[in-house]
Amino acid sequence: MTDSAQQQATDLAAQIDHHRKLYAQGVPELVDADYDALEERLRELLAANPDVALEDNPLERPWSPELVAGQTIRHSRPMLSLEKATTPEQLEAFVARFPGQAFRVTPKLDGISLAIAYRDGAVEYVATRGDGRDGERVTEKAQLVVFGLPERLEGTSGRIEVRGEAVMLRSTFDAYNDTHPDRPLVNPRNAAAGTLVHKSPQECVARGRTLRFFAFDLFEEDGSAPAGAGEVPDDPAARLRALGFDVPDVFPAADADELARAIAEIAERRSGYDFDIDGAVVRLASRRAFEAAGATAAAPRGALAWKYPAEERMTRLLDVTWPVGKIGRVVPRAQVEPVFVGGTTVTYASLHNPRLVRERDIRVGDTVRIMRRGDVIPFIAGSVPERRTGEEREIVLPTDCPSCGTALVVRGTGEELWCENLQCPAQAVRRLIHWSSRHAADMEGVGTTWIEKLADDGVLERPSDFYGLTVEQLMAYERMGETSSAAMVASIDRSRGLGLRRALIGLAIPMASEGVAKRLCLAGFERIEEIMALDAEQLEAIRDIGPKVAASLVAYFSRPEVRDEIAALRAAGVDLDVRDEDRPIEVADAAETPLKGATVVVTGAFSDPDSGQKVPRPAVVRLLEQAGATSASSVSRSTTYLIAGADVGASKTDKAARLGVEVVDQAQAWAWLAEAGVR
Ligand SMILES: NC(=O)c1ccc[n+]([C@@H]2O[C@H](COP(=O)([O-])OP(=O)(O)OC[C@H]3O[C@@H](n4cnc5c(N)ncnc54)[C@H](O)[C@@H]3O)[C@@H](O)[C@H]2O)c1
Ligand SMILES: [Zn+2]
Repeated sequence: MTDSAQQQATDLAAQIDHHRKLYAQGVPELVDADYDALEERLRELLAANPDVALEDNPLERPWSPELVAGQTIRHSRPMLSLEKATTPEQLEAFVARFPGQAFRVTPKLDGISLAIAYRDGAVEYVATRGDGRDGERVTEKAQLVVFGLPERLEGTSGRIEVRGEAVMLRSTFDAYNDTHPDRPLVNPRNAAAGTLVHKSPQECVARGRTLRFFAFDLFEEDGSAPAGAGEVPDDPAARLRALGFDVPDVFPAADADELARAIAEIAERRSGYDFDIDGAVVRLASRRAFEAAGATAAAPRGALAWKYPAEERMTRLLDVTWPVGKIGRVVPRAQVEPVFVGGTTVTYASLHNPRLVRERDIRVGDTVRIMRRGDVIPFIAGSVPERRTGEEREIVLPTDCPSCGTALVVRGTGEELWCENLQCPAQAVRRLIHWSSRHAADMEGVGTTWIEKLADDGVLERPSDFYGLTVEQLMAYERMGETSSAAMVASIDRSRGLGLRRALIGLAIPMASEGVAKRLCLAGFERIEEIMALDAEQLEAIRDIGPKVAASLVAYFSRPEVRDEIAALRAAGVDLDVRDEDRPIEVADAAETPLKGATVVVTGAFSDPDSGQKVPRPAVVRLLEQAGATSASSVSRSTTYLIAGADVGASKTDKAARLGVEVVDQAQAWAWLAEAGVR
């Protein structure tokens, strides 16, 4: 035994206890990933040095993730931690312990663990996990601030205990921070813990600081199970749902392969959930097997928490630059010490807007919390002022555009900085690239580097310039042969037919999204000139166009250089008139079919039943809408049909089946469309 290994283990144990205490008090100094690394180091050290002994090993004793201040409740059975796994080997070792057993996998919600006990249908108590043996009784508080706790379990008798997690939804968290910029919540998990110990639950509710409960387990005792149901079902999800609880996704997995797939599926869904998850919980599917596996002092043996890459890490803010966006917004961009977060190494992150920089008091040199969720651009969520050395510098906002030198204008709730010079070089190139992009003119053969080069040479200044490019002109460039020049010109030529909706998108009008372009077309306007002639009041009369968007459209179209450009596009033969597929839909003419009044979700690949030609999904959606259906983007309880084309993943149809949504294949859908008379 080396002294240093013993010493290291003792030190690590002390650090773990220290950070557990801070975490329970709601003032963690580490992000979870860094804390987990401490536990992992201790675990490895002990494994590598069997002769090192800790009198009191924190990894082997239950602990309390939150403060217990009030009256306590002895849990009917312990509420424990979970063993963690981050490598495939650890997962395999777990599976190997249970040969022939099936598993089930659920997202691991990052909130506060709660036990709700009911007797004869009425709430007996709500308790936190506490140290696992005794939790704090928080019944009245929880009933106020936690939504999704049924007050009664109708038609039940005896004792029923439900276990689950109270989380702060991301949408709640974002809305709260938007309205309380002076004292933002650090992250949803911290906010959930803080809400449950807040001195005034009434004040929490009044301020929109509320939680949501998701149930993942239940125990029914004293003959409370429904008559004839026999023992408690292995998968409690259906029973919990029937009792009125929200339940997270559950994936059955018969073997190691299916387990890996379920874990990957949850990872895929992670950024789409309205709650934070930090892993997937794998447990034995059979309750009897789970009970038989027993537990250590700290965790059950029949379950495992697979940890996903952390979405939140700490790093250092090295510098802030102010690039100019395509529509002239000058945004703060953070350069940080490279850090592995959300599955990739991040060196640049968004700082959102000047107001957040000011309110969160973020400085260059600060230790900052960086977040990256799914494919969303990583952003700086806040700084850790406690770690300042005094060397930090304030972030200075630019007063002039870094590209063209024009004085910047402050606009909007984020106190955003805008360069309003449409000839601004930085914007011009981005505008040209945007005009050529898939959602706008869709000039497939024209690459970004060529646009930059041509803009650099002054050949391209505004979108209408594309249409004057000739093969000879392009061939004059090095590495540009006749074939590629001709292909480029042909692609530009084809893009002339883009039509009103895509043109509106291509112009990158401030505050006017793709949705605005669609709505203007649906409002019945035929030509871009008709839209240019509208005043703010007329624009606001259009469905879903608000005063800000209206004002921005009017300001944009009143600029002489914009009016010139529209005229130039017209002169170049570019189609700025509405296309058929963007016109308002005449539903009234459709014949009666099951599609009329239905809410549909369209998924998979479609092909025309007569010609066999591929039909793009938006075209299918449009036909369905013409037949009187409303389309939605994801399956929910309010969906009537999931219209499934070819190659539809099981996850989609499984979800539909779970929610009781009818799955309709494309043959049926085409038949209904024919019946409706829309094709
Ligand atoms: N930042 C810090 O300094 C710091 C310090 C200590 C602990 N922590 C964090 O606290 C967390 C809690 O640690 P722990 O080991 O006690 O708990 P754990 O991570 O092992 O999780 C156990 C909990 O998972 C919950 N859970 C969520 N979804 C579930 C599901 N679908 N099925 C079953 N259970 C589910 C349960 O409520 C249970 O209480 C860890 O993520 C750790 O990183 C952070
Ligand atoms: Zn500029």
